[in-house]
Amino acid sequence: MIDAIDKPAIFINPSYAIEAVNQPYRDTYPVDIKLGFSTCYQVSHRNSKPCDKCGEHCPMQESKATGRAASVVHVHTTSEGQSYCDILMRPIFDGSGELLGYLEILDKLSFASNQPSAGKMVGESEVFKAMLNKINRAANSDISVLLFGETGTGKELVSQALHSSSHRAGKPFVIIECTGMSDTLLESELFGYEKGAFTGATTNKKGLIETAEGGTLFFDEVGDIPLSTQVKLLRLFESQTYRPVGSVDSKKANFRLVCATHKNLKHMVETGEFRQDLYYRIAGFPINLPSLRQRKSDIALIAAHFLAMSKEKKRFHKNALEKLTNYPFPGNIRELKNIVDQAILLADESVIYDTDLPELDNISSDAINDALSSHGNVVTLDEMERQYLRQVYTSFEGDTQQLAQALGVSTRTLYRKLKKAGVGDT
Ligand SMILES: Nc1ncnc2c1ncn2[C@@H]1O[C@H](COP(=O)(O)OP(=O)(O)OP(=O)(O)O)[C@@H](O)[C@H]1O
Repeated sequence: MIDAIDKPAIFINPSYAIEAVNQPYRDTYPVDIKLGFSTCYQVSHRNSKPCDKCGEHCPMQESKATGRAASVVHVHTTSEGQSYCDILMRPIFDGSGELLGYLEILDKLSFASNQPSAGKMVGESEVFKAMLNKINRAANSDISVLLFGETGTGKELVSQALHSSSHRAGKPFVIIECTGMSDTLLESELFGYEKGAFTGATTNKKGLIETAEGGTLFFDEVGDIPLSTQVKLLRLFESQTYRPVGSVDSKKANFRLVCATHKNLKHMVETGEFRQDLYYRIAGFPINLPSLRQRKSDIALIAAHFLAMSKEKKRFHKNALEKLTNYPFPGNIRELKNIVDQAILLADESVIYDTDLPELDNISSDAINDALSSHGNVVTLDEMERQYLRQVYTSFEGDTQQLAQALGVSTRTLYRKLKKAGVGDT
């Protein structure tokens, strides 16, 4: 039966010994597997002890305790080197309810790595691994996914991972940047138009929906879509049909929907800025992307990743990594990349010291300087307050009592302001 599974799979007894194995599993690990003797942890981890005895979570132990299936993301030593694997462990019982053993099925997560790797999502923290598990689950289905997280947390990278590990991988991946999209632009870009539909429509033009046929449509910054446009999108997502501008015939759409936002969409639903029906349509499977503050233990690894991707062969001194780890990174991974790129240029030697890092504390001045330097581009006070609150909320790590004290307002006033600005969990 195990040969009928096309992913790497084994059947293990409650003492971890492998009793059955399929060919994809044998191909994944360059180890001679002796049935009844070799254990899962020897083969996948090259360990002499089970994972739970080596500080890792063991899905078999969890399954044993709950009597139900369990899944976890581990790093395995495969024939292609270290690789993230999503493990599904399922207890198998005989007809009388006696436990026979466990079926273990693996998904190799080739879009992620625990080492510097070009084009991959890098990380090793527990929150990162939990996110990988969610991405893998969503990738295996056609459910609409909503990625939410602060700016620069990797939403676009995750959307690509969802596409490349789905059954639609061979088809197009099309990005729609929603910021600044007007009603008419959206219609013609998305739905396409027929010759003569409006002045300037001299030929038929294919829309992005048709371009994405069979693949994935990624709506970036979906929270920026105006209300008037939201109803048109709802119609498209509900019926999977649309009409090119100027055409009388409907066309059938075939795409997987992935949306991303850095805004608090639930809060926008409450304030009437985002349609509730559209929210539930796009948020079939929400995935939260943790900020760098929530995965501080990944900062050194990701910094090393960006260093490795540069041509310069430099390395960070401990004091530079310490400084980076203590910085709140309002711009998250994108900001870390900028800082590493600057530090490479600023460092005179092959070692990058804390003094080689660009100014890190001055995080609120950029927006103010932008506003002051250009009369034509003055930022509203509400917007400035929103940006400022976001930054100080970050640097106070969400401690609202201390923040209220520092700002000279009551905690109630602070909560009201945070809620209005859509900052934090308020
Ligand atoms: N886990 C990761 N490992 C390595 N690089 C990453 C990781 N996540 C994101 N990046 C890099 O960080 C940068 C920002 O990522 P991305 O554009 O996907 O973020 P985003 O959340 O879509 O940003 P925004 O909200 O501003 O659109 C990119 O250069 C991306 O390659």
